[in-house]
Amino acid sequence: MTTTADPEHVAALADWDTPALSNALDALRLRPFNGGYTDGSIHRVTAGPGSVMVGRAVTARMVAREPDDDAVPVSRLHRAVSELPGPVVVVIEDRDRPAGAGAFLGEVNGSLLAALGIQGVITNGRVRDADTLRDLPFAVHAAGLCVARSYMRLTDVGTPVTVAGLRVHPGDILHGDEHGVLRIPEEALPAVLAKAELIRTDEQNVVNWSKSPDFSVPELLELRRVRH
Ligand SMILES: O=C([O-])CC(=O)C(=O)O
Ligand SMILES: [Mg+2]
Repeated sequence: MTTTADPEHVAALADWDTPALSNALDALRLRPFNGGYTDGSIHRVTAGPGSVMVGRAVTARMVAREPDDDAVPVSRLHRAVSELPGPVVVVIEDRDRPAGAGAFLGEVNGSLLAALGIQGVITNGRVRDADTLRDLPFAVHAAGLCVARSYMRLTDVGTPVTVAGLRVHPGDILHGDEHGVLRIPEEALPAVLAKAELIRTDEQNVVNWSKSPDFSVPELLELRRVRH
């Protein structure tokens, strides 16, 4: 697990939304434009206390659809969370196809993870006990809600996982908001913060011009490409 980024730079990501940071990563050419973020198959179910979630990934995999004796104790997840310094986002890959037969996250597991101080849970599976989750102090991104626990158990903790098209390794920096979840490559910090600032200035110049008396259609049509 590489964790070279300065914790203050990681914390500063919370000042930005995911589209701004995605634009900044594109501008830095640190990843392909079409990867490194969750696809539309999951959404933010509860926001937690802030509008933005930032933390390093603790990963686990689960199944629920059929019974088997492949469970690992949930204490392994709790240990991994408690051993990672700084804010943590728990990422749970539901390996069932289709996923979502049973929930890992509900009132009980959520309360225990809240006690460990996590910032969020991301899963391609489903969650339950919605009323309680809304009151917990972390964000939840999931495919939606479900009724049952089914045969739910964790099968691995600490492996690379894929959730909603996003590949996540333990320790990866994750940033999420109402748009989805974005992985911030370690080497993007602190440059991504400065780049986001520059892009915001450029974008605001265009937006302000569009609303100003200086705006003109001929000038707009002259622009070969709106830079943003
Ligand atoms: O039964 C489970 O493990 C999931 C759940 O509803 C809870 O954590 O409360
Ligand atoms: Mg429950």
